[in-house]
Amino acid sequence: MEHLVSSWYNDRSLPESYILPPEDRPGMLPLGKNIPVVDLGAHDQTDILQQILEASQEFGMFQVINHGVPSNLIDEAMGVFKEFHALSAEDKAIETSKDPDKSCYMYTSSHNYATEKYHFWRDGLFHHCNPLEKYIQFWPEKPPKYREVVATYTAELRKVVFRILEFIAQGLGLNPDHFSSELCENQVVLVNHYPPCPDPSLTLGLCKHRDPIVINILLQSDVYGLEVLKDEEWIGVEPIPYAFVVTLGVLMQIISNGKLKGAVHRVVTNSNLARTTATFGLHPLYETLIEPAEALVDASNPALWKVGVVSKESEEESKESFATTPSSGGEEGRPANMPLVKSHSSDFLVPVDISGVLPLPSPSSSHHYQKRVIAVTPTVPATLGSHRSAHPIVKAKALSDRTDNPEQNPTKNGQKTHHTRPHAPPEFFA
Ligand SMILES: O=C(O)CCC(=O)C(=O)O
Ligand SMILES: [Fe+2]
Repeated sequence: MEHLVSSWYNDRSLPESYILPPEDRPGMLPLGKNIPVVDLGAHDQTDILQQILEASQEFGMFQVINHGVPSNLIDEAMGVFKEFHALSAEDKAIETSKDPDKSCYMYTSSHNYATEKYHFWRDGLFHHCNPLEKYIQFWPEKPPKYREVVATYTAELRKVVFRILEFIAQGLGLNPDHFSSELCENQVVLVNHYPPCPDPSLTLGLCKHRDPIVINILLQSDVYGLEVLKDEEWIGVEPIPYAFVVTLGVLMQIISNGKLKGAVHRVVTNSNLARTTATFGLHPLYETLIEPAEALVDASNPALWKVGVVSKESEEESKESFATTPSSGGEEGRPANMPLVKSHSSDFLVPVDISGVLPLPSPSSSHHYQKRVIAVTPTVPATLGSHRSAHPIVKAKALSDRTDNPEQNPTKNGQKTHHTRPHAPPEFFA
């Protein structure tokens, strides 16, 4: 594990490696702007649905209040998250190295600490949570209540997030249980910790990015830090006690065929307060192929993208390949800064234009947030947003071995699952 910020930041000026180029530093924000707050306890369900839909279209992000998660449970969860990050570096290392398959681990800045050009002012504790019986044995046992509290907390969050997903599905005109599928079965907790920072004007806690998942439920502490980009302007997300921030990820943008937005966001640091936050993120099982929902595609609304999601193995590999790509070169036609994403069982390389879809690369350093999506092929020119594009060459696996066999592709509630593209050309892969 690299050196966690929390183990050395005290009494030091900001190291050079954390100082961002002027254009990437946080600047002044417009006053008086905020993101929508949806009252999930309100009577009028149609109104709730409408508010969620509008916020998802405009911001890709909103806060929810009266969501039903008891406030004492939220306090307890935040308590154990903070206690964990207050442990010694040795204890943190021991508590996060119980699973040889690394379903629980810690890192600092991004996954590419060793090779990124700039670092970010955050430590992260990551672990899987679904199915609980499989993963809880690898969670930290310090603080002693961590497992019990986080198991209860994530069970409650699951109810909230699937309720929100039902609203979203209905709002899109899909079956209410559209997301109660392998699209959201991979469920992970990421506990971020941003220690007080010697100079918040020069660095960031997290770079500008979109989450590489379907949806994220964030518990932010009472310390300000999160900002979302709307119409080329950063808007601060004010902490509201016991509220959750719901962030739509890039995969929701794709599933909704561009109707909803994956929020572009970043985290700023604070000079005298530490900030601890926890995300509960939902994304597809490994190797699930996802694409715009069938019901949202027709002659006048063609599918905007085809997408593959990496396997666990290639996720591991991609950490390295992202790290080495800028200097290694090698593949023809690949610009020096083009990230390379590898798939473990592939025979050929396909360059794909993912502009408009993938989580944004960090302005100057890692491609950490791209690690789960290996291939996105716009079928019509991408229309979403003006941001830096990345053009990975994807070592791809042909889909020719996929079939429509119902045993291989079980249906759920009579619905087709999302991982079959039997007739897809080889560029569309997982
Ligand atoms: O800590 C926060 O406020 C946001 C964290 C975040 O964006 C992430 O973990 O992807
Ligand atoms: Fe994020």
